[in-house]
Amino acid sequence: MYLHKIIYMNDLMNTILACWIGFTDIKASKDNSDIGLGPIAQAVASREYDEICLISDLQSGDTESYTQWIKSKTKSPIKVYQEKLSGPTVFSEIYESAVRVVEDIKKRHKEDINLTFHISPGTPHMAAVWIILSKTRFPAEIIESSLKYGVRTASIPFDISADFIPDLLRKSDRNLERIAAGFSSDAQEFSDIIHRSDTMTRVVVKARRIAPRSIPVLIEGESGTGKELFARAIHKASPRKEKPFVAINCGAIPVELVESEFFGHEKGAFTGASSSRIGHFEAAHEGTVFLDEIGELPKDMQVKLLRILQEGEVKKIGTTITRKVDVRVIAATNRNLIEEVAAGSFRNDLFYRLAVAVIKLPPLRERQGDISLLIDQFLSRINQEGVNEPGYRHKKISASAKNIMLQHAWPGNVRELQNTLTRAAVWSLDEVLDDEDIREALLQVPERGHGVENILNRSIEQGLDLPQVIKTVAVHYLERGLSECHGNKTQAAKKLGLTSYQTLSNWLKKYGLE
Ligand SMILES: Nc1ncnc2c1ncn2[C@@H]1O[C@H](COP(=O)(O)OP(=O)(O)OP(=O)(O)O)[C@@H](O)[C@H]1O
Repeated sequence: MYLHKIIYMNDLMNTILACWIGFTDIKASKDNSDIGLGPIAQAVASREYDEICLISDLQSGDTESYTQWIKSKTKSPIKVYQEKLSGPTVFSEIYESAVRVVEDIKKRHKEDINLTFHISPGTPHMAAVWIILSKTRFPAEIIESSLKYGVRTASIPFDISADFIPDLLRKSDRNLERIAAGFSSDAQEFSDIIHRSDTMTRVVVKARRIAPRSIPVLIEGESGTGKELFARAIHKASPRKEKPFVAINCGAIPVELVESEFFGHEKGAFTGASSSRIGHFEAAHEGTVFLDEIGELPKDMQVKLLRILQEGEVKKIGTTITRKVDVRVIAATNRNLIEEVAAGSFRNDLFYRLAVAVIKLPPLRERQGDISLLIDQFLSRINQEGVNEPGYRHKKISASAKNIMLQHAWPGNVRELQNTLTRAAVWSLDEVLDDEDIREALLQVPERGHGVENILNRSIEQGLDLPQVIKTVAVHYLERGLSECHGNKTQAAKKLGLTSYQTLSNWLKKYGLE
């Protein structure tokens, strides 16, 4: 009963067709060629409308002659809207014109209308605007026409207002909340962190939120994902920003020196301690200590670190006096620290002290959209730095070279990307970095198969550069080791038969890979 009533009401409403006049329509009206009637005439010949509203950005002569011609194809009244667009693909103007026309139609018909938008005449931009309007402000039937299929209602199986707008609103609500709370994701301190992906935006917002609070932070992420960059940004966005930021790479300090580096020593405290010195924790008083590669910290040092975190005191080697220090600790690791805890190699209690706030940095291959932006920004930095060099040629990158970079897996993450671009820019003599430049910069060593096989068969008659040969092999396996272990240096060291993380680091440094 109710359904009947609705159908009845709809039948009473005027059905209005709105469309742009396109070039195919004009052409069809001028010569009766094989293009048929053109999309508009095709529609009005096969369906009845109470009014046909033609929008035209063509010359008024064309509009008038077309209007006369179409009148011969239909009995429906025709209303023409002559609109001025600076181009048929200018979305903003197309949108404004279309809205103006539809509002006028609604006003004239006192809202009692069924709207139909025809998307075949005009540019794809005009069609896109019709679709958006039909799914949002002005619900309408969308029709399309072609010589092959005739006039059809287009199926547009999504609902912008139901599917996307609530999401958009939620997003902007969150943005508002953030701004209100002073947590803007693009706050100045974080502006060095180049990103575009949603994943990274979320991480930046999170980091921004915990920055002002003096709680310990654990940053997890593969090598080169920006852990130190984040640690510095967090420090800069904290009330400690005027105080020191001291970065310590726990994996790079020889085990026997860790305690002295951390806490300092008195003169003569051990062999070689020719003068007294303060440790990093004291140097960072009221500031931040960044403990990189925390997973490499020897077990006995883990206990001592825990004590600092619990009691806020340090004791120099060779003295019994303790000193109060106020430091915020930001730790970083490229290992899965919780697994190390389970395996017993990292202290449970220290883990929970450090992991008060945990920031997980995704690897570059999981950051949709970031690689392209990083390439553009790093290239512009390279160009800015080169500007003062005599004879420097401003570098661009070709589309296909960029594509190679977009396809690469980047086991060394942002650092590897940055280094690759820098290498390519340094070696390329041309203005445009092409495929070859990028491939060469990516592949530092001969591919497996040729070079490495031949390396043992080279003639030494003319002389051989043995250090270079060794370097080639070393670089090849170091890169492979890191790549296969996703940047985890401890695992890579094991795979490559090197005794420790630190030994691997030394090799990487020696061969210019770090
Ligand atoms: N999102 C980013 N925007 C701009 N530069 C970045 C970004 N991420 C990393 N970098 C740059 O990449 C390099 C490596 O970053 P960083 O040292 O912070 O990584 P990491 O995760 O601490 O590496 P590792 O684990 O090897 O110590 C730095 O030069 C840093 O400035």
